[in-house]
Amino acid sequence: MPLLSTSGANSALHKGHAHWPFGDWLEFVCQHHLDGMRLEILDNRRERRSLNLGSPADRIHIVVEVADIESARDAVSIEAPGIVTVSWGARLFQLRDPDGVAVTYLEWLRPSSSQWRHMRGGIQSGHGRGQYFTQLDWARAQFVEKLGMDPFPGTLNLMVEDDLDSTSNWLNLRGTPGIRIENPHDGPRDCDARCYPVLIDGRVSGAIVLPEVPQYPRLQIELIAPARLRDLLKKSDGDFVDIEVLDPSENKFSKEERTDA
Ligand SMILES: Cc1cc2nc3c(=O)[nH]c(=O)nc-3n(C[C@H](O)[C@H](O)[C@H](O)COP(=O)(O)O)c2cc1C
Ligand SMILES: Nc1ccn([C@@H]2O[C@H](COP(=O)(O)OP(=O)(O)O)[C@@H](O)[C@H]2O)c(=O)n1
Repeated sequence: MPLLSTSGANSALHKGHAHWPFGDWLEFVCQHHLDGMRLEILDNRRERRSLNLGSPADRIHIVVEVADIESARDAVSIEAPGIVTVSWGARLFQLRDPDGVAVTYLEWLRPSSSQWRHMRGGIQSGHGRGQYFTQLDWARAQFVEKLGMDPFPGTLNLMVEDDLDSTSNWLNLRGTPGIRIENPHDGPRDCDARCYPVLIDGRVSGAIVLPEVPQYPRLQIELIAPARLRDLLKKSDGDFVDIEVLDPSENKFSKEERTDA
């Protein structure tokens, strides 16, 4: 039974569609239940730096993130190679689907309890759109209500591409639900956002805001805070900022610190 079928419906625990960037639909049917499975289809043309995927999958490579790599391998219905541990914090095995496209099953290694919380990124200027979106009534009201923060207009943009731990911690975190900021409009360019409370440079409370924009730069992090971070941290483009991700319950904007008072 082929792992991925692009035609015919099989009875399966899991069935879904991914929009294949070439106009038709890829139907994937999973013969097994993988709790925590997420299917990410990377298009190398969109990567900031092309990934060296080897041939023939030099354009599309399917990565399936799973919660338990052993059970994923046991459940795969075609011959699968052994599991390897890679230096950037994951265990994986790779095979090729019937069309020859590389498919990687990957389980992120849960680093020690606190290590996954830390990441650092380099400050970059953006297009000046953060000011507009952070000041929209619906966004601001939810920042105040759900984060206890009335943010300074705008977002401080960071890129976490310079160290592997930060990159993998961010890619892990951004897949989690976070605190939702819901856009009441549903136009073609309207989207929601997810927030993650953080401590910035060990001393400033703020939050990561992740707009659910298609093709959003995978390694970009946007920070909001009650004050202008560039002044508070005395930092500018190219400087690095350390981030510690907090549990939502640890959100530092407790009643007495709320910035909307
Ligand atoms: C709270 C918030 C809501 C956003 N909502 C949308 C949206 O509905 N549609 C959209 O295209 N981009 C949205 N964005 C993303 C912005 O368009 C932009 O990609 C991002 O903030 C980076 O802008 P910058 O480069 O100017 O910093 C939102 C951003 C924030 C912070
Ligand atoms: N809490 C914040 C929010 C924005 N900013 C900065 O304020 C300016 C306006 O934010 P913006 O999101 O519109 O700008 P860009 O991130 O697009 O450059 C930028 O220089 C941000 O880096 C800040 O220093 N601290």
